[in-house]
Amino acid sequence: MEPVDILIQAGWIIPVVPAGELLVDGAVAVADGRIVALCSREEAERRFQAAETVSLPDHALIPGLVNAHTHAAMTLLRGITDDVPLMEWLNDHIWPREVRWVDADFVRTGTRLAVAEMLRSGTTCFADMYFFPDAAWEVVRETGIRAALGLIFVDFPTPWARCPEEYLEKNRALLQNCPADDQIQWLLAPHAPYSVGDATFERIAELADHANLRVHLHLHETAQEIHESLDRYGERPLARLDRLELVNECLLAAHMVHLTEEEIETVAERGVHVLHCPESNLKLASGFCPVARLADRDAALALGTDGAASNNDLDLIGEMRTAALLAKGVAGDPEALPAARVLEMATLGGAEALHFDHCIGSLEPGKYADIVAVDLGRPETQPCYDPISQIVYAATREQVTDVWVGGQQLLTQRRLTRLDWTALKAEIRPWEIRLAEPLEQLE
Ligand SMILES: CSC[C@H]1O[C@@H](n2cnc3c(O)ncnc32)[C@H](O)[C@@H]1O
Ligand SMILES: [Zn+2]
Repeated sequence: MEPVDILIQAGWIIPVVPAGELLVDGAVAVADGRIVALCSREEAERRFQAAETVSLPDHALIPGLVNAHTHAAMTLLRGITDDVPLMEWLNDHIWPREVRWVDADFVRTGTRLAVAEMLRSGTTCFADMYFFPDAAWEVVRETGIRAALGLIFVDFPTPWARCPEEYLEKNRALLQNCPADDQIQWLLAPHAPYSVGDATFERIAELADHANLRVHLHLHETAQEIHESLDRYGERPLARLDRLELVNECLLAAHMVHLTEEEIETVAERGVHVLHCPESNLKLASGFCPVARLADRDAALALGTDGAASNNDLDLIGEMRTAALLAKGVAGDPEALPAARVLEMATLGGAEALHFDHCIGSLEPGKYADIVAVDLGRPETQPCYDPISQIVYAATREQVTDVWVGGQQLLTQRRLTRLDWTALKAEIRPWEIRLAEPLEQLE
């Protein structure tokens, strides 16, 4: 018998590898944090001597979900301002508060809260874009989740840096002092075409080439962004980025709501990763990403929630349902974005975008054991003819019971194992009091 650390037996195993077949009544064997084998329960019992066996006959196992676009620490701003469009939300409500309150402690507490929420909804890896990425880095290490953290660039002063030179200096120092590994990757994160000028984008293109880094930004989010770019630069933001040599498979473009047919073709041909955030786009009434048309052209697609201040949750189980339903409504076609395609976007598609697909994104021997167990044995998801249909169209995040990252169990029967919720709640409370202060008093 082969010795392994854990044997997880489950009613269904959904590997999500392109040719991977659904296993009914199967098992995953894990050793040294990695998947050793996927097989039937009987074969696993014959082959493996496990230190720990977990039996989940009513559950489906899926790869850990990958949130491809968020601003983790913005959990502390959840619900602070709702029901306004993007630029009013940013200019009048979010940015004034960020300037006043965001510091390393804000980011530590907000990111801890985000990690708690993400693990409890099956997310095991996320792409972050926020100030003080060094503080997010600490929390990722402390909690055991995986992340691709953004090295921020904006052409105006913020609590993180005062001028373009300081952003560059801080980002270079982080790259040097905190080397990337299989738990944390770095991304270059210019905020958006309207907050970053050509000179900064030129530096970013150089750094991306030199340090082999990907570039994560907000792109074509609103009609206003396109109009302002035409007025200021005489070109649409995607064309401007193309002139700056950034439109390629290293570009991670969040939103991509407003796209011409020609732009859809360019994005697909060049391998740009589109980070689709349907709930944030709906809530800010930014428009509808043509995700079915992008999928028809085989564009690289991933799924994100955006921050908790515009979504207002970090729930990828719910986001998958919204993405699937919205795509059908927008395309006028019930065949648009089937459940299996959405699950692929939320797992392998995200891992590919974040440059983590060599080690996560699907359940395959050799990859890390980033595994999520979803309880389908509840009234809400019975009877179960098709577990993928149940997960995307019927289940809620409360049905995520157990989560492993690299073979470490970070959620056990919905209880967080490395985060102390009582202590975290106490840490959140002073922020809640400060942030509730009316804006007029900040001026
Ligand atoms: C430079 S750190 C990230 C920056 O982005 C802001 N933000 C949050 N959500 C959105 C969005 O949907 N579009 C544009 N900018 C967004 C956040 O408040 C930070 O300032
Ligand atoms: Zn965003």
